[in-house]
Amino acid sequence: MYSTILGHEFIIINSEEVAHTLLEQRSVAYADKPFFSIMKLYGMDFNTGSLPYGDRWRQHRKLLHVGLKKEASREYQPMQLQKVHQFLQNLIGSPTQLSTAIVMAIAYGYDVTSVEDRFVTKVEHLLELFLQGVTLGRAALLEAMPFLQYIPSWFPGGIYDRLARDCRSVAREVLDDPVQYVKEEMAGGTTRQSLVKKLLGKYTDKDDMGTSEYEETVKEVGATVFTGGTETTNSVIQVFFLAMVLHPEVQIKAQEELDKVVGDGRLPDFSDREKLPYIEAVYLETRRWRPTVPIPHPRITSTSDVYNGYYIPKGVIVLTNVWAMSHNETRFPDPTSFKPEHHLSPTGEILEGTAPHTFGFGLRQCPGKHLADQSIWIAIVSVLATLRIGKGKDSTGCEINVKPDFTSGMEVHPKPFACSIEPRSANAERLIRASNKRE
Ligand code: HEM
Repeated sequence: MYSTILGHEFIIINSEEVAHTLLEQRSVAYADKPFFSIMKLYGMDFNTGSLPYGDRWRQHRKLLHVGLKKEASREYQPMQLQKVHQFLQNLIGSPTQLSTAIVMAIAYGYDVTSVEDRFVTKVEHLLELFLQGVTLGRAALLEAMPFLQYIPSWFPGGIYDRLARDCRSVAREVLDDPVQYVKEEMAGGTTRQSLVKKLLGKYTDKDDMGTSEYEETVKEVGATVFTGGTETTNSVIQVFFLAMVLHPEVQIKAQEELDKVVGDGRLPDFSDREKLPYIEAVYLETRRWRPTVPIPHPRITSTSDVYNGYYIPKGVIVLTNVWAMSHNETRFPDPTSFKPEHHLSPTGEILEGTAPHTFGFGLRQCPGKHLADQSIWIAIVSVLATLRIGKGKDSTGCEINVKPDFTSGMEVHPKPFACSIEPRSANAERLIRASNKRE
């Protein structure tokens, strides 16, 4: 689909076939990102996802690959299992964010122990300032009138200056502080393994760059993992809870599969994955039903191209409509319904090729996909094994019906909904508590 909005040319890719041809087979021409000066102004241009295609982006991806490639991600499985067990324990008490705990452990070897954590609250503050200052309207205005950024804070309209200055200073702390923590731990000889430790230590590619440039890149990569890997994963887990409230029959079927395969003497782990096709289908359907990033960050063509007789000029903005692909009626009949059967053969095996493209395409596709896949799967299977998720109740004891509702924007979350979470059985509760004592 082609369109022009406010003088910019856009193409929107709604089909997987077109996305494969353009974004994967002709990947280099479609790997660039449009430059938004507001990102730099707010100090948020450190994020890999916003970098233009070029050397700096390549360096980021190379460093991310060290910690996030498939084999490296497998090494995190014991830690992910441990964090999920802590998460289960907390769900019986009060929920904390599993995804934050996992990415902080991976990026910095750091244990998040409370919702008041100093690094986590700093990132929350950064995102708050950024969202406060950067609306779509302001971004467009600034692209059209770049001089606005130079209006001082005391002058009417100088809000850009004030908010941007605060945001830049918090972004600096988000980049520096956790890396400083790793350095201090390394100096004390007590640090645990982490991506930043690996990169600051014996990783040899640092010889390609000057020391301070290299160290700045490591900081950017660490902060990208921290900021890019939490809300996305967290949102998918929230979608799973919502689907379980709405579909008790799916929950029962998944728990029957677990009882048959794993039994009630232990908690499931990664070695069970192959033997649990129905739960795999629940996981795939959770990602398909409500994609967390329905339209990823735009790309921009770096050369002109021709597709099926259509001319695509250089400099066109390219949007990938993952939502449309996940809701393609031919592939997924009745696409708005949550049905694990979308991914299963009539005899209950996982169908090839039904995994939704929620991690994007081509050179800019998500480097955290293996990690996220593991985090979400182990969270889903562990919750199903131990907890019963149901409708919440009001003060008179009546069940509260849930009408699914979602936030809008780049990353989509379910809006808060009432639900009840309780241990499936006394035995399940005992297993959760025992796992936490062991670990
Ligand atoms: C369910 C979880 C996640 C989802 C749905 C998700 C989705 C995406 C999507 C759609 C993109 C853009 C792809 C494109 O343009 O084609 C992306 C990029 C990215 N993701 Fe993820 N992501 C998730 C988790 C993570 C995690 C855990 C990390 C890091 C540990 C991560 C790091 C990144 C980075 C660095 C990029 C930018 C890549 C680039 O521009 O080269 N993501 N992600």
